[in-house]
Amino acid sequence: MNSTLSEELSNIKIAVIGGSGLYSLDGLEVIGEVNPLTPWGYASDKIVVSRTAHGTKIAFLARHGRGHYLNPSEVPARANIAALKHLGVEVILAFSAVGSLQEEIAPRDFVIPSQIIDRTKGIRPSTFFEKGVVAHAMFADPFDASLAALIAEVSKTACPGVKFHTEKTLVCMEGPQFSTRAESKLYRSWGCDIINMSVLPESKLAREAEIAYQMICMSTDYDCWRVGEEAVNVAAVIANLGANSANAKNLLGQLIKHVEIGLEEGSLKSVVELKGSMRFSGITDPNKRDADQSAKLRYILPEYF
Ligand SMILES: CSC[C@H]1O[C@H](OP(=O)(O)O)[C@H](O)[C@@H]1O
Ligand SMILES: Nc1ncnc2[nH]cnc12
Repeated sequence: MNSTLSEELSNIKIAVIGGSGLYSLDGLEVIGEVNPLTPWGYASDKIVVSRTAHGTKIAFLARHGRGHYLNPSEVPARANIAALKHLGVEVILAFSAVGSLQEEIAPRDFVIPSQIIDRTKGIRPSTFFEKGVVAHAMFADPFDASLAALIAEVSKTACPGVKFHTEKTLVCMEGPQFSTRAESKLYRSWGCDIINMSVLPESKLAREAEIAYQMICMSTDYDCWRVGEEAVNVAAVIANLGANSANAKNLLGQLIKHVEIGLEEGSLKSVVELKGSMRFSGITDPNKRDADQSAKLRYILPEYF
């Protein structure tokens, strides 16, 4: 890699994480690919760095790898978030295929969630802060409100044919098997609106790395709560992935330039407020911090370790 290229491949402020069906971004000038070895291993796949027509640099990462070879429990979320942070990323727009738990959210609708319920099983490493360096990040509002508002606004012109739902609750299950009908009904009784297997620990780790994170959910099915209806299966999901992925690319076509302007102007309030938040979340006495763990943390938060 020559020095010009490595400069090109750093200081990238905006990242897109693609989920099921969204394995690349089209129509952008690809500048290169990076695959850094982080203290938490390698990311799901090489990170593709591109430039939009407006000159904005974008990092793209396929959550399950290009070809979808990682199941949701196997996604190396710490390496993914660490690698993006190391590239300079301040904002992540994360896409996900979700099941709908509510009648009004139809397949191919888009949902901007504001809350999460955790039904993962504790088998996914979910923090950077362990083994001698303890911190407790705030997570009451797991997504970024400024990005959510911007996405809702931009969607009106970027995807006029797509119905967008906002302020919804996303339940994250372990998988990889889909839910039982009893579980699906339970989640509805809890007030959940959509379900996936991917938002955790990705969103928690982004928060710990001080990266503003918003998931954009794309409905593919009604899970299995509807009486007398066939339960969700991969074929039903795949049937809607193509249309959803095309709509996601249309949305990004306009969204990215607005995010860049927001970052430049400092007008994305919650994105600005996130910076510095981990400074006050650490609880371990600096004199008692484990040296090896501190060295790992320097990779993502060099200001504090
Ligand atoms: C292919 S159906 C289940 C699978 O799809 C979603 O993936 P992603 O969130 O990465 O789009 C869901 O979370 C499951 O991993
Ligand atoms: N019904 C469902 N449950 C969990 N994850 C999903 N992703 C897409 N549909 C899903």
